[in-house]
Amino acid sequence: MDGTVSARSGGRRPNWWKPRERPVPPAGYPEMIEAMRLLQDRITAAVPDAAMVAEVTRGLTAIADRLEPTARDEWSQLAGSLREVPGRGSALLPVVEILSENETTLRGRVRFSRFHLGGNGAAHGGTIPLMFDDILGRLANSGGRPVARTAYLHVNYRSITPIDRDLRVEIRFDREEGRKRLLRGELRDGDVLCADCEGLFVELRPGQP
Ligand SMILES: CCCCCCCCCCCC(=O)SCCNC(=O)CCNC(=O)[C@H](O)C(C)(C)COP(=O)(O)OP(=O)(O)OC[C@H]1O[C@@H](n2cnc3c(N)ncnc32)[C@H](O)[C@@H]1OP(=O)(O)O
Repeated sequence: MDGTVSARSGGRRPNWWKPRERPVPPAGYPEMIEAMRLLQDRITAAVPDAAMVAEVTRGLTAIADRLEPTARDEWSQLAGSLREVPGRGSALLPVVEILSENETTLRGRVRFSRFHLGGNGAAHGGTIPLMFDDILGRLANSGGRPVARTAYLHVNYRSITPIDRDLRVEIRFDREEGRKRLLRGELRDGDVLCADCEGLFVELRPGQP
């Protein structure tokens, strides 16, 4: 492998763990992702008639077709690469607005929405580890440390996590032992503990995918 990948190949560079320049988004890109999130929420909630289903399908397909020629490989894509943008420009992630961050602690505000609904007003149980994994990973990989991947993520669901409310999340870097980094996190609705977690991140060896 020579380290190059073709557009949209999804291939891996052998040196992907080395620092690289982040792509710069065009004006309005975060707003486009925000519009995508709104669409996800509206589609989740919608009960359209057949005519509207057909119209929406045509519209969405037209947009998808317009975007297709602009596709790049993962090393150049913008979605998920925008560290300074809440949710990193990824419509997959529940948006954590970071309120404070240093090398040992991260505090943020998160709001799960209709798209993340599991049932009866509560966030889907899979979206909570998704949110934790991303911000634990962010803190685990802070401070110029070499890249680490999640080895395990243990989540305790202590109480339901309501959608459409601002919740608080707090992550702590617990300890570092050689290549291992242990972090803990909590998600709260006011005084109510919704979920907590422990995650182990293991630093990759050079060349490790
Ligand atoms: C742009 C803005 C970005 C902003 C930042 C965005 C961050 C996003 C973060 C997302 C992070 C992810 O989701 S990453 C995707 C999900 N994770 C993965 O796909 C990882 C798949 N697994 C692996 O690649 C591998 O298993 C590794 C790298 C985790 C570990 O393998 P390894 O490198 O061979 O390490 P190994 O020698 O086995 O283990 C090293 C030490 O860790 C311990 N260890 C390893 N795994 C475990 C385990 N599950 N439970 C307990 N302990 C474990 C071993 O006992 C050993 O301890 P000792 O004997 O030394 O004491």
